[in-house]
Amino acid sequence: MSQVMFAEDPAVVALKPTSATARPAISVKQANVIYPAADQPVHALQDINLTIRQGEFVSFIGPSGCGKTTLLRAIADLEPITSGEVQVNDMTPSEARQAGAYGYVFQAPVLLPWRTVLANVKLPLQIQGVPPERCDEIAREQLARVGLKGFEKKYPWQLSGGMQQRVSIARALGFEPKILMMDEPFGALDELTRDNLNQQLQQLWFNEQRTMVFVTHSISEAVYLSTKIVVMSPRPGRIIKVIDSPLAAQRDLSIRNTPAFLQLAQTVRDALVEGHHDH
Ligand SMILES: Nc1ncnc2c1ncn2[C@@H]1O[C@H](COP(=O)(O)OP(=O)(O)OP(=O)(O)O)[C@@H](O)[C@H]1O
Repeated sequence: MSQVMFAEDPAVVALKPTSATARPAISVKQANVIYPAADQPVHALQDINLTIRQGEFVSFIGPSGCGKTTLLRAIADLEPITSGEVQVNDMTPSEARQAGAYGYVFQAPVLLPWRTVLANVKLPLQIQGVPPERCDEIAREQLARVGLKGFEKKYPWQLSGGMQQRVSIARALGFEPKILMMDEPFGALDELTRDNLNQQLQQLWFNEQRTMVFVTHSISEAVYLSTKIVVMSPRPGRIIKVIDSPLAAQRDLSIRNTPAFLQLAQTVRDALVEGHHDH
């Protein structure tokens, strides 16, 4: 684990002291995932050891096919691990899922086109048997939280891609999950929309300090959002480096022009290159 220090840079302010000492939310020990296949099994994850503390914003970054989604899915009980151990709030992933620990945002918004925005956000609450009036109230609150007040009666296809992804974030937040898992949620969006959503997500995290686990291909996005960056190697996915960010917890997009940001981005880039060479 490495910590990059940038003395006398205004972008660098100590993170809240809780972040280094908080309880582990997620602990992965010696985890392997091997997908069975007719010809040759695919070794997707190899000997993954990782601790994510409560309130951290952690990004997984690595080349395509290195197992980022597999690791996210293994933590969220969407993929069984072949060996090793995953614990979430001292529970198995399955117990944690049943306890409503996770919200999950997929690469594509996966909204039902025949349901309004409000009805889409309400759906998982309805499935869980939350009383109708409460479903309505929660869904409206969550839409307001992602800046979509006034769009409740629209249908997904009447919204832009960025707005649809905000709806899926609102839906994931409905149960107030302790951990928000996001699999490259902004990958398909244009750069300015992505910037805008990154800024909103950063504010959401700063205001609530919820544990976030985020998958991305973008160095800039990872550095802007994260308190911890996990750099992965090409397949079989291993962790090359875990980098604790020295950047201030509250960030504006302008931080991307600071020496501290650029230096951290370079550290991530170097680790990615190292992962390729090791291969
Ligand atoms: N269900 C599956 N069966 C067999 N192989 C799979 C399965 N799911 C993923 N894989 C393989 O496991 C490896 C890791 O996939 P994964 O989707 O986790 O990578 P990733 O880093 O998220 O990729 P990307 O950045 O392209 O989304 C890839 O080689 C992929 O082809």
